[in-house]
Amino acid sequence: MAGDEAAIRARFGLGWPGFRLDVDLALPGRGVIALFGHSGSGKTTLLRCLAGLERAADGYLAVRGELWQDEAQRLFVPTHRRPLGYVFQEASLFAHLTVRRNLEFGLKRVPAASRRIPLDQAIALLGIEPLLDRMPGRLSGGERQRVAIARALATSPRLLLMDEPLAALDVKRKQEILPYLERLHAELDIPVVYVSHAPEEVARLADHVVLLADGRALAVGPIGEVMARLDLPFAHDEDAFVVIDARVAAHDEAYALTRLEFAGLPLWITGLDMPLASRVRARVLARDVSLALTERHDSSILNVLPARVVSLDEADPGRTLVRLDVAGTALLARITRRSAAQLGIVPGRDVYAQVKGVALLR
Ligand SMILES: Nc1ncnc2c1ncn2[C@@H]1O[C@H](COP(=O)(O)OP(=O)(O)OP(=O)(O)O)[C@@H](O)[C@H]1O
Repeated sequence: MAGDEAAIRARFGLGWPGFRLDVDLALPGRGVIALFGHSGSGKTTLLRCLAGLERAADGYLAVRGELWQDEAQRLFVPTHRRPLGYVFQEASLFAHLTVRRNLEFGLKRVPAASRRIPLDQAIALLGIEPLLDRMPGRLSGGERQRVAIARALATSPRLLLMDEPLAALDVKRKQEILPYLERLHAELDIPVVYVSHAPEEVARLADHVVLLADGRALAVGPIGEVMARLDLPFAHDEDAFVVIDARVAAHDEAYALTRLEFAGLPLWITGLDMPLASRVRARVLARDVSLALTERHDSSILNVLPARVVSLDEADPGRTLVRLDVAGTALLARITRRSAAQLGIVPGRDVYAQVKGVALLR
């Protein structure tokens, strides 16, 4: 991705006693990039470097062809001159201004010529029309956060930074706001760097993941890849899963099923009320995948996919975690160690993955 005008290049090294951030990242210039990692791993520090709120002595940052920092030539665009939106855990709205005035206030520093996202569009995207005349004190936490996101968007940022925007909300409010975030993703061409430590959120929203540990990027890559890496903690979670991006290929009305398709393969799921060709993201849990050596059709399992064993992890004495390649898409299977031995599961072996459950993420 180096040299790619459409990408984000970020290199920062800075720290204080007890912590050092040291990253050199090549990221896609579109979609949602999740910064994931334990508390104290450096997520907020990295976000602040991207925003120009921290200045790394040897830092470099180019966002889709625009240079925001290059210390080699002593270039550093200050935060207020960077076209970026920053959404925090708690929305900071002016309490004495209505929602509408808050939105207009946010626009003040943006010259009319650089407003690519009309205020009306931002309002519509976040569904906040009914709130425009309210005072912030009369909004729920989720509503406030939607206003804060609309305010950030209306400034037409070239980069949107979100620091755990849902962390302060309860589960119900989170569920309410996620569809709006998904809409941003589908309808706007702005890269979003999204800090989270909730795997479900990351799985729903992210296209790309940066896993941080002790200030370093332990893994960087497309979500489907990173979640399935056996050398990373995700795959070892009790609820480990992979995400599969697919499209709606057909509906079987008689049996109330929908056939999704990914990499030319079918994936049946409980009937969806979605038009053909819609893009969806599905989740398959490692524990819902079993393996067979032949393509059996004498079981109740609907989804049987040809797969190749890529690698195994036997850290757990009773169970084997198997990473599979299904026509270029990664899948995880968790089976007993005894089954793995009896079936002769070794890297390179062709098998059939029996998928017991597929859930829709978005
Ligand atoms: N300005 C600062 N001065 C000194 N130490 C700091 C400063 N900012 C952050 N730290 C420390 O640096 C480390 C990384 O902090 P950071 O906020 O980036 O982590 P994080 O991954 O965002 O954590 P969390 O998920 O808890 O928000 C932590 O140990 C934190 O206490």
